[in-house]
Amino acid sequence: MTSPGTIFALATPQGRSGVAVVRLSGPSAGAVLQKITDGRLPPGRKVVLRSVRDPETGQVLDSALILWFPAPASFTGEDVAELHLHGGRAVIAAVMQVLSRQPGLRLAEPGEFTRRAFLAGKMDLTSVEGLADLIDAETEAQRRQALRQMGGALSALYEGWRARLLRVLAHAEAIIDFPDEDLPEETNAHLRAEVTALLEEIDAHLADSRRGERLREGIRVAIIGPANAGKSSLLNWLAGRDAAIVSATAGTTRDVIEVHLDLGGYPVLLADTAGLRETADALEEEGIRRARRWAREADYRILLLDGAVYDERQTAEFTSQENPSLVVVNKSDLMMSWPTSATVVGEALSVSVKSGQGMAGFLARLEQEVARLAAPGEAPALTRIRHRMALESARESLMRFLQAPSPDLAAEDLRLAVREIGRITGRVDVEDLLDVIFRDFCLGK
Ligand SMILES: Nc1nc2c(ncn2[C@@H]2O[C@H](COP(=O)(O)OP(=O)(O)OP(=O)(O)O)[C@@H](O)[C@H]2O)c(=O)[nH]1
Ligand SMILES: [K+]
Ligand SMILES: [Mg+2]
Repeated sequence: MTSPGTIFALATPQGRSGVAVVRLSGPSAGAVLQKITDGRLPPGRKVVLRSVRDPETGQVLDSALILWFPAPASFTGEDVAELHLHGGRAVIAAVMQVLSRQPGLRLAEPGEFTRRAFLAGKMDLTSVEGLADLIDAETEAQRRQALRQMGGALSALYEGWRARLLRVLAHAEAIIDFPDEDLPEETNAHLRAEVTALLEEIDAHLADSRRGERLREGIRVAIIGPANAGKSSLLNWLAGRDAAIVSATAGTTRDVIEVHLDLGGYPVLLADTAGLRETADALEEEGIRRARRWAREADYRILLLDGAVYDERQTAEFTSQENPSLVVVNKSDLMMSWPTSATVVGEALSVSVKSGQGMAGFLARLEQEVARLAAPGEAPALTRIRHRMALESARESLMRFLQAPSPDLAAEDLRLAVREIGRITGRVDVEDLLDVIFRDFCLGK
């Protein structure tokens, strides 16, 4: 829960910068703005230059650009003021000091401005989540997906489904309320057809192989393979830095080493893992267990084999056990000839991390695969587990509706489905969700 009142926060990062923006929102924003400037309220939505003062001493703290957004046409729907200050630490500190001394004014909690925008009906929950994702976006594809969601693409989809269900519900209730009216039999069939069509759409949306979630969270790519194949060397090459220790000793890597990459605009979480081999060393064994667990949950597995000690039987074993997405044979610089054996999965690539041979082709292939796993389709993608869970539960209610033994129970199942979908956009009681959703927001947003 958040309390009312007027809040303020630094909207730009802490520390030195060219410009720093301090934002105020709430009923006292105008009065405080007047008090710390020259007593006049600036015209709405026009930039003005003013001295910002300490009202107690009259001392000028900075010369700032001021923006005044009278309610309700503001981000939060409340009176909002923005001070664009010079971004020096002392300037920011002095202005924040003065603001914190103003009665009725308090520092905003993380996400509180956006929370107020939501409560004022300026944004629905999926747009709020899109905004959070946009601020967190680190790659092109993430930025595009977030902007689309913030703009209401998901909201429109879910609200559309909810509106259709509400119409079905109204008909279903009419059947209960007027049982003697002899409503045409086709009404019932029509309702069932509409629900069946909706179920198909929901299923298609759910069956997107976690595309949107992957794009938000990063596509998980594991490098697995026998000891000394060059897995750590490959990770370092992709990361462009020495993130993992490389050595000629087999069994060097024990822990899973994760690095974040931007591959062709897509976010990737790449993991280097312990070499898979029989070992008597308990620590190494634990490392191998972790490697297998990480790889099992990964979206994509690169099986890296050692071309210097290439062995058909071992290769066949690895490919059948580790379920690789791509087989790469490393150290082509040491290989007499490219193994033509059928045990190498048809599309295996031959590379040398050391000499660079084949690496450009490998990178292009990896970028292609990552894009295939997360590229947005025509329809807006489901981006959060929260949406998935609500839709799955709505889906169950709709399946029950189709089987319902009485009109009363059928209507109740529809009501449940409407409610679950309403929770995604925040149309119905979501008080319990808000703290979780706004928890990860930055301060000042
Ligand atoms: N000749 C040659 N040597 C390579 C190549 N790639 C890696 N190496 C060498 O192979 C050895 C093992 O490399 P690592 O990257 O540590 O191999 P790893 O698979 O991570 O090894 P573990 O963590 O012990 O399983 C090192 O001496 C590397 O310099 C390559 O393409 N050609
Ligand atoms: K090694
Ligand atoms: Mg290693």
